[in-house]
Amino acid sequence: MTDIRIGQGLDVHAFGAGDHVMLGGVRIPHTQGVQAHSDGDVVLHALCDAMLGALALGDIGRHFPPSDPRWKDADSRVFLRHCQALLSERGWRVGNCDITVICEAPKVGPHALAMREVIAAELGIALDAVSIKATTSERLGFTGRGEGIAAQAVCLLVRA
Ligand SMILES: Nc1ccn([C@@H]2O[C@H](COP(=O)(O)O)[C@@H](O)[C@H]2O)c(=O)n1
Ligand SMILES: C[C@@]1(CO)OP(=O)(O)OP(=O)(O)OC[C@H]1O
Repeated sequence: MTDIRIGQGLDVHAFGAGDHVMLGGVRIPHTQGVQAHSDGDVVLHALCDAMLGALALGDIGRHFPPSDPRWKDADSRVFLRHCQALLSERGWRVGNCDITVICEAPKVGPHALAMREVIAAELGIALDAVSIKATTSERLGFTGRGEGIAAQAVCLLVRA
């Protein structure tokens, strides 16, 4: 029996009107918001896709169609809880995850611990099993021009 699985996820949202962004379940004040059907939390969306991908369960849009009004302005922790339940039902849990946020602003570093705490609590895993990192793209590309924000996630699943 396979004892580990790996998954990766990527999410992007354009900036739009607003005064904050949600990242890792944490509200971060910013000069803009993001354009999204849900709360547009790229960290949690990328993590959900990594968890789903590890078990070949499709992607977040398959489980939560953007056409479904139930997910309008939804708290993305709902999506994470659903993915966690799918893993758990199948006898898996997240061993660790590593997430990188890509944007020029806002600064993620000051909020990284709070984000790790939210994710660790939601997944029922240790704080040191959740990594949040950030980088600019050195003013290159859509993130560099401040047009949007992206996140990449990798997770390892282990038997529960
Ligand atoms: N949105 C961001 C981007 C970066 N950081 C932190 O700054 C460091 C330097 O970023 P570079 O892109 O210039 O390498 C990076 O390692 C992060 O610690 C951040 O907090 N938020
Ligand atoms: C999260 C969902 C929910 O309807 O919509 P968005 O908030 O727009 O986010 P996206 O990353 O495009 O993922 C698709 C959808 O599952």
